[in-house]
Amino acid sequence: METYLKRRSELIAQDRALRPDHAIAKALSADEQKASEILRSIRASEDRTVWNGKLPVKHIHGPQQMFPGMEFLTARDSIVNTKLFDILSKMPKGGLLHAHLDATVRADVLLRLALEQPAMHVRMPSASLNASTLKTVLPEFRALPKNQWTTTGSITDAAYTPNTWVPIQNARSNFGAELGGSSGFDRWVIDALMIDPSEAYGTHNTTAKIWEKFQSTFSVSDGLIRFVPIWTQYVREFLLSSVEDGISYVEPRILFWFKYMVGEDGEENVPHRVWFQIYDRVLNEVKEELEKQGRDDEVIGSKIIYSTLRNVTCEELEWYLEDCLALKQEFPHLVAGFDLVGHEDSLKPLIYYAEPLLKFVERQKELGVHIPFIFHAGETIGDGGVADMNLYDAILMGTQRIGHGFSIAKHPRLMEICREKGICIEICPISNEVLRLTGSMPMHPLPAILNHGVHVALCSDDPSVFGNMGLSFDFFQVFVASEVNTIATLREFVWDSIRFSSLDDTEKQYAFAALERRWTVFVNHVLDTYGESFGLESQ
Ligand SMILES: O=c1[nH]cnc2c1ncn2[C@@H]1O[C@H](CO)[C@@H](O)[C@H]1O
Repeated sequence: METYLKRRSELIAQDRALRPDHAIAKALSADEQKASEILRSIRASEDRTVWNGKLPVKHIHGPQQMFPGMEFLTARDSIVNTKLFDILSKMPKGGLLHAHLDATVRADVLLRLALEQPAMHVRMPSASLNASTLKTVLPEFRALPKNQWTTTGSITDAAYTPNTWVPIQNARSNFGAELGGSSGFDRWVIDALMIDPSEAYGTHNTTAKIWEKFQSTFSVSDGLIRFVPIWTQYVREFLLSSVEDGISYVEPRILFWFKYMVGEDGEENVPHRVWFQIYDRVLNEVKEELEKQGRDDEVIGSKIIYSTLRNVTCEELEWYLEDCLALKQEFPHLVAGFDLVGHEDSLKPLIYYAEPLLKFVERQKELGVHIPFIFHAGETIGDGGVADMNLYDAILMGTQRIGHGFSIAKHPRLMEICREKGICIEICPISNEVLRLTGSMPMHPLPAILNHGVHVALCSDDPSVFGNMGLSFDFFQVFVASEVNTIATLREFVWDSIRFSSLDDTEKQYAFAALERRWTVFVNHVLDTYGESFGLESQ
C-alpha cells in the first residue's frame, strides 16, 4: 500500500507539473502564497455554506440544487454575496480581449441615457401589449429628426396604431397601469435587452433557440446606441465601468455593419471615421480624468477590433475590408484587427470569404499596414460542422487569437499549432453557458485547453445581455469550478490578457509594470482583510 501511495503522489505531482500555472505557482512570493491559501480556504468554506446543495434556488424547472460553477443566471444573486466575489472584484484583471461593444453597458444605464434624449422615440409592430405578449412584442427605438418628432401620448393606449412612433418619455409615463406603469415600461425594455433564466434554461434551452432571443436583444439595443449623443456616453460608461472592475485595457469588437450612425440632428449620416474620432476623444478624456486622480496605473488604454457580420456577400465584404484599411491608415493606434461576427452555426463560414480575405492580406502589404485577423471560430458544440471547421480557416489565415474556440480541444493538430504559435484563445465562460454550449462551468472545456498548454484570456463577450458586467463573474465561475486552481491560475489569465493583447511592446512593458504594482496592492488587501480569520484557520 505504501508503494502504491507513493506512486500515486508521484503521478499526481507529474500531472500537476504539466499545468502551465505550476511554474507560476513556484515563482509566487510568500505573500502571494498566503493570499492563495486564503482564496482556497474561502472557496472551500463557501462550498459548504453557499454551494452546499441544500439551499434551493428558484429555477424554471422548480427548486434546484446549487453547486459551484452552476448556471450563472440562477446563481448570480448568491455569487454577489460571497467573499470570493468581493475579492475577485478587487483583483486587477489586465485586459478584456473579447467583448462586443454594443453589449457592454448595463441595460438600465442605457435606458437612462435614452430617456434623456427628446429625439428618442419608440414603436412596436403590434396594436396592443398585454401581460402575455410583453416578452414577445419587442420595442423598436430610433432617434428622429426634429421635424418627425411626434406627440403621440401612449404606446399602450387602445387607440395605438402599430408602428407609430411615440416619444420615449410619453411611452414611459403613460405605460398602462395594468402593465406596471412607468416601471413596467422599464421592465419591458430591460427584458428585451437581456436574457433571463427562464429563457436560457427553459423556453430557449438550446443553442439555436437561445440565439434567436440573443440576436433580438441587438435589434432592440441598436436603435438606442447608434445615436451620436448616446454612443458617446455609452463608450465613456463602458471604459469607466471596466476600470471600476479592475480592467485596465479593453479591445472591443465594434460592429461596422451599419455604414452610418444617427447624428445629433436625427439623420443617419455619420460615417465610420467619425465613430473613431468620438471613440478616440472619449478614451483620451477618460484617461486624463483618471490620471488627474492619480489613477494612471488603472487605465492603459483601448484599441478596436473592426467587425462586420458574417451574413454579407463577398462583394460587400470587400467594401468593409477597404473601409477597415482606410481607418487603419487614419487611426493606426486604434485599429487592432479585423473580425467577422454573428452566429457561426447558421451564418456563412470563413471559407466562403477566403478570396476577399486573402486579397486583404495582399492589400495590407501594398499599403504597408498590418491588420491582423482576430477571428471568431469554433463557437459551437459541433465537431466537423461549419462553425467547428472555421477553426482550420482562422488558423490557416493567420489569426492572431481565436474568439471563443470552444471546440478546439477536439483538434489535436490545431491545439499543437496554437501552442507553437502562441495563438491565444479568448474564452467566454458565462457566454458559453448562457448560450447553452455548456450546461455549467465544471463541464466547460477550458481546463482541457489550458492544461494542454494553450494560452487563454478570460472574456465577458456580451456582459449587458448576460448580466456578467466586468470580468469578476467570469473569473468567479472559473475559479470555483476547480479544486486545483490557485492564485497562480488567476495570475496566468491576467498576465496573458496583456501578453496576447494588441498593445505594442513598449505599451506592454508599461502595462506589466502597472499590473505588478496593482497586483501587490491587491495581494496586500487580501492579507489585510481576510488574513486573520482564514490565514490562522489554515495553519
Ligand atoms: O458570442 C458571439 N459570437 C458571435 N457573434 C456575436 C457574439 N456575441 C455578439 N455577437 C454579434 O455581435 C453583434 C453585435 O455587435 C451581434 O449582432 C451579434 O451577432
